[in-house]
Amino acid sequence: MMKGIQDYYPDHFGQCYGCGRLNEHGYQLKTAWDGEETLTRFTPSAYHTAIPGSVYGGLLASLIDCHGTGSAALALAKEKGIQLEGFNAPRCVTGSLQVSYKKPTPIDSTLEIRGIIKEVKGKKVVVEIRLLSKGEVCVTGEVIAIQVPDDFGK
Ligand SMILES: CCCCCCCCCCCC(=O)SCCNC(=O)CCNC(=O)[C@H](O)C(C)(C)COP(=O)(O)OP(=O)(O)OC[C@H]1O[C@@H](n2cnc3c(N)ncnc32)[C@H](O)[C@@H]1OP(=O)(O)O
Repeated sequence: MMKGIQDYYPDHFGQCYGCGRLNEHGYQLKTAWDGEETLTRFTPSAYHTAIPGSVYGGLLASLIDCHGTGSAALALAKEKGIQLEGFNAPRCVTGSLQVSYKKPTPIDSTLEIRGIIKEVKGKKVVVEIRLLSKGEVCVTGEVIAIQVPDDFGK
């Protein structure tokens, strides 16, 4: 599996249901750069169904949520020139999450969640997100992520 920004969060940040590397019941998302965009992949299971053949919208929102905060952390690391090693990643939480469902999301394919960094201003990062299934954009969204201090959540 590819390495993501989440692999550089310390243990107390590793329990997140969406992206915590230490949460055995969670999605364990990995968010990484793919050129100028950020990318996360997720393969839904049959039990993630909403309407037959389509992925449950709440799951899709949470994928956008965690991909957004991961993307924001990557953007802050880049902006500050931080070389990722050990557990030194900047960490962000969700301030706001906006989701727009454009068409039903086919469940029988690996999903791609792609982020574009729209703004970095101090500790605030705005990320525009597209979620694709079978190469088609099914959901779009925007996450405003806010950097938190290293001891946040301890
Ligand atoms: C170990 C832990 C687990 C962490 C788990 C691992 C990480 C993955 C996270 C996964 C995603 C989640 O589910 S996170 C969980 C859901 N989210 C939360 O519980 C967050 C709860 N909210 C908070 O703790 C706080 O409100 C913060 C940290 C978001 C912001 O507080 P703050 O740091 O005092 O922010 P503040 O200085 O006032 O504002 C800085 C800039 O951000 C903007 N801003 C502030 N809040 C918001 C907001 N809600 N929506 C839009 N924008 C906002 C302000 O306008 C300002 O912009 P400007 O004037 O400079 O332009």
